[in-house]
Amino acid sequence: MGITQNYKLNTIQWYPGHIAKAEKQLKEQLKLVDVVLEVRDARIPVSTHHPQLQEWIGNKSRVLVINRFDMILPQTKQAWINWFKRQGEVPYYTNAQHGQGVPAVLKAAQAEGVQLNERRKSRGMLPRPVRAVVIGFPNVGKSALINRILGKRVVESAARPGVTRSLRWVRISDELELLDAPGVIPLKLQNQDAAVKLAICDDIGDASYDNQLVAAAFLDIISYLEAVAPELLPKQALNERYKLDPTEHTGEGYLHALAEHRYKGDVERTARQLLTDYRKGFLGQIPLEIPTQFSGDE
Ligand SMILES: Nc1nc2c(ncn2[C@@H]2O[C@H](COP(=O)(O)OP(=O)(O)OP(=O)(O)O)[C@@H](O)[C@H]2O)c(=O)[nH]1
Repeated sequence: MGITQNYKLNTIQWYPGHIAKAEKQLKEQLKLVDVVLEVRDARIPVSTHHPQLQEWIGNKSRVLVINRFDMILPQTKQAWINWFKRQGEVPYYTNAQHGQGVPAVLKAAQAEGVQLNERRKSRGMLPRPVRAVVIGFPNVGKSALINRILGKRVVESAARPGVTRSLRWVRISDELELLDAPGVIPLKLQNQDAAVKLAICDDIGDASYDNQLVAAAFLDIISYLEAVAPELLPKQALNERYKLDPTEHTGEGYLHALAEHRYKGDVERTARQLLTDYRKGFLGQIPLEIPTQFSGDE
């Protein structure tokens, strides 16, 4: 169960109109493709998965992309790879900013085309490139991944019957076509524990939330993970950065102590700074989820 549960963060609010629109758009994009590249955030690979996604995808193929692997330690990445393997999943880890891992994602997507064309051939149809779309929560790196996949290719637009004019196909190779716009997954509403982690990572789009509660939850998550899996976090990350030891403090207590220590007692400013520092990677490679927290791995 989540460490952030105590926070009763009903302060995180979404705009229902936006969610309905995002869901409709996503479903339209999914209708057009054979393969879905689902992008998640390596710091929160479970919370950046939407529980309804499988239902939306149906029997199309899915390639699981875990982006931002540079933001966690190599041993944390390995622990997650082992966990995914036990769930029968093959994650492709990428750093979409620098392009690492992207060729393997392309290869996996193209491999799906081989099966597609075998099925087409058996029905007497001509082969065609496999059609793919990149989807994920806000800010997980979808556009960065698309740009990496496109490289220097000129964006071609293909007018196809039934295709919304704003959706363009880009031919990546003889085997693969990609929709040039990513599909944004609407946020899941019920799970506040996941919502807090999404807010910490800034993967929450235009939701509104209380920075101080989110920052305090972030600090509590760090101290929990340091207690249960110190090997998966950088040592003394907070003390290193702020020269203030978090031992003996609750998240909220540390936030206030840090405000006194560095920001003239301004707790709001401290909360924002902490979150910004984390998002920019200044606190080191800190995950917010580790495999042992999720069922079947105790
Ligand atoms: N450190 C790091 N940063 C990344 C990585 N991939 C993307 N980013 C950065 O994360 C930010 C968001 O990336 P985008 O590609 O815009 O994310 P998106 O999912 O398209 O975002 P939305 O358009 O908000 O849905 C950008 O500043 C990227 O440079 C990565 O692998 N590592």
